[in-house]
Amino acid sequence: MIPINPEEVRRVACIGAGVIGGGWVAHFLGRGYDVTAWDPAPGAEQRLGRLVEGAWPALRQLGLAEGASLERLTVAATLEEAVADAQFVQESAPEKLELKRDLLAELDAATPPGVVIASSTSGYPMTDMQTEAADPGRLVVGHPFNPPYLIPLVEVVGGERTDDAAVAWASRFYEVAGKSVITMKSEVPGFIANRLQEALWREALHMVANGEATVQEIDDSITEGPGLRWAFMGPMLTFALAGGEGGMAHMLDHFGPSLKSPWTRLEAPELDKKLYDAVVAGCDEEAAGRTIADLVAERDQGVIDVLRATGRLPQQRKETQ
Ligand SMILES: NC(=O)C1=CN([C@@H]2O[C@H](COP(=O)(O)OP(=O)(O)OC[C@H]3O[C@@H](n4cnc5c(N)ncnc54)[C@H](O)[C@@H]3O)[C@@H](O)[C@H]2O)C=CC1
Ligand SMILES: C[N+](C)(C)CC(=O)CC(=O)[O-]
Repeated sequence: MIPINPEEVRRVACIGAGVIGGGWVAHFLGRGYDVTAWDPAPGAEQRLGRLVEGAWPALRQLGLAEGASLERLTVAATLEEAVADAQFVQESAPEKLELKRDLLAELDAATPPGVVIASSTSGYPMTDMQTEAADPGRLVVGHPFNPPYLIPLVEVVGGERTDDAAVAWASRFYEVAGKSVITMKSEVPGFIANRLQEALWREALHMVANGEATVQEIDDSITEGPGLRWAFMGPMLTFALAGGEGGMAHMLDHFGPSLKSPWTRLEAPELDKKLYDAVVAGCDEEAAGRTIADLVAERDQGVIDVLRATGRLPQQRKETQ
């Protein structure tokens, strides 16, 4: 039995406070929640402080919820303390299956009964992660996109032993917390968006490995090309327009046969040292002296501009409802 309605949640625990956990902390603070974070790494509290303060100007532009404040963040000394009063738990620890299994079991043991616990995993099925927990029914995947305080999407899915009620509760909670939710019916490998991104990324790495394109060319090909369309119209509808007045049916009749070759030749590239070094060096070259903090600020402003231009800032959504 889940002890609280999604609309009534005030206190959230974020476990693991790196890139994604810290981003979740910023998001929940911006939406006016009390947040307790825990991360075992030395210096994690200072790093989290820098991340959240860095995100705050972007959150201001999005529009802070009433009462939202950095003061609502508490950093706990232990995992048990972090979740003791939690009404929802978001786990964002490193992507290692054994670690997730043990951590989710620990969280399950320490969190008040029935409270839903979500994992940010970017690919493990919950069925594989919930094996050690005494109450696996409350464990769900809530897969965010970086940074969680700006990119609306969360993919929600349960495992074989997750209660349907927990999946429905988590989906509703994320919506109340300002996210855009896709609730998946089954444990699709890679979820939906990452499966698509992985296909693109696999081809990008092939092209770098084969010397067919530079890192800069790959990025420009998306930001100057299809990426402009994808911010507001997905790959299905944009390709329907490729069929002119005949729409998707004509597109498939026209281009389907010629796509058979690219669809069937794709295999994973070998991520060897040469490719690793080429990708890292290519990113450094493309950054052209901009630090990670510069790039984060540039990305955040870019996402806000796109959300504003497409009428998807929270205050714009309210005005059109
Ligand atoms: N980086 C990304 O773009 C995305 C990552 N994710 C997922 O989010 C999760 C976290 O990834 P990142 O934030 O990128 O990693 P990260 O390495 O930036 O952060 C992980 C944090 O977990 C902490 N940690 C280590 N052991 C822990 C434990 N036993 N319990 C709690 N915390 C522990 C580390 O000290 C670190 O601060 C992963 O499951 C990843 O797949 C999901 C979407 C996007
Ligand atoms: C790189 N990644 C697979 C961890 C990315 C994600 O999971 C989602 C995102 O932010 O693109």
